[in-house]
Amino acid sequence: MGKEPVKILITGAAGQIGYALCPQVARGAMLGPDQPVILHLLDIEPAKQSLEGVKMELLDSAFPLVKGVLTTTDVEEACKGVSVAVMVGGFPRKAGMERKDVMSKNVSIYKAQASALEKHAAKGVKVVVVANPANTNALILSENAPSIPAENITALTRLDHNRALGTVADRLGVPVTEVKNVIIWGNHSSTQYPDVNHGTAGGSPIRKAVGDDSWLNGEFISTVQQRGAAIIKARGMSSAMSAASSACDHIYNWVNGTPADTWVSMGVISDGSYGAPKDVVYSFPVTCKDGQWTIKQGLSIDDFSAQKLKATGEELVDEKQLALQCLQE
Ligand SMILES: NC(=O)C1=CN([C@@H]2O[C@H](COP(=O)(O)OP(=O)(O)OC[C@H]3O[C@@H](n4cnc5c(N)ncnc54)[C@H](O)[C@@H]3O)[C@@H](O)[C@H]2O)C=CC1
Ligand SMILES: O=C([O-])CC(=O)C(=O)O
Repeated sequence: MGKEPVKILITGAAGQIGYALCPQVARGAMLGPDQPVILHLLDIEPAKQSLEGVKMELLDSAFPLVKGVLTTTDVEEACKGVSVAVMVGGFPRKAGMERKDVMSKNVSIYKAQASALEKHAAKGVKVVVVANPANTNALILSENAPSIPAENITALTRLDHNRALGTVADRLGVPVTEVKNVIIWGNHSSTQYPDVNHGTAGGSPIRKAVGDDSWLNGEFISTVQQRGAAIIKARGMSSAMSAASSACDHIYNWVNGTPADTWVSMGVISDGSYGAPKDVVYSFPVTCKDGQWTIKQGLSIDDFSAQKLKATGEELVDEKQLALQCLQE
């Protein structure tokens, strides 16, 4: 007998990322090629017509895995029975804006949507927040949905992880599948630390394969940190295709596990591992098994890395304060 369909919430579904994400989810990239899905697509009133257009296209694509499409502007209806929630809804950063500039607009949305999720989602719902500031939105969502375990509310840093893999593969001229175990530490922002010290390319340490520490400690890091801004500059819009694809990777590995000897990066509630501040959503290397993530422990951290881990942690603590202030105003 076939599997029961799983309900997936996509907020901001009429936006750029939503438009790129729907067909990927519908093709099985998020939950696997044999898992039927029912899509719950939420957007706001001004985007209603566009959301209907997305639904029409989903129907017209005749995706075999899609067993239903609900479109709504009612957050309570959207959250009913969902086992996966991909929170993309919000306002994107425009050219010249830092993530902090979008904070006040977006954190209040996450506070408001938390209670709907808590009330109506399926038990064990897995949540990934994509909308910026992703880590802090996830934290605010978690703090306002206390009955959802904090472990179930995560932020997307897989895009940064994939960017790091892609940048190393491009530099070496090898397929991206040859590169693994990079790490994104901290915030999905320009303070994030893309770390190659434990990664391999074609089975050799990345540092040895690349043979250029000054590139790895300089241009490589800033390229990954600034990639979002570079894409906004090039496209005039944020990185919709790669964000959608990475959101699928994030949920796929969380649900189906990570391959042997491989970790991925996820923004998760911090327990203070590696000296990160506690009680912020911080990106760590994680392995996943049986639908649970675990922070990879025991990796050595040199002084250069320790400073970077600290700086991005401090930014998250500041963002948390700022978010709480915004919510009080
Ligand atoms: N974590 C990551 O790796 C990345 C995050 N982003 C962020 O993702 C978010 C979405 O980006 P785009 O799709 O390019 O933006 P977009 O503006 O094209 O789409 C956002 C959608 O959210 C909707 N929306 C606004 N308020 C809402 C609410 N209260 N409930 C439901 N929907 C709501 C808007 O109507 C719009 O359709 C932005 O915050 C962007 O900065 C973008 C790229 C990567
Ligand atoms: O930079 C932005 O605002 C969009 C984003 O999060 C990314 O592409 O990483």
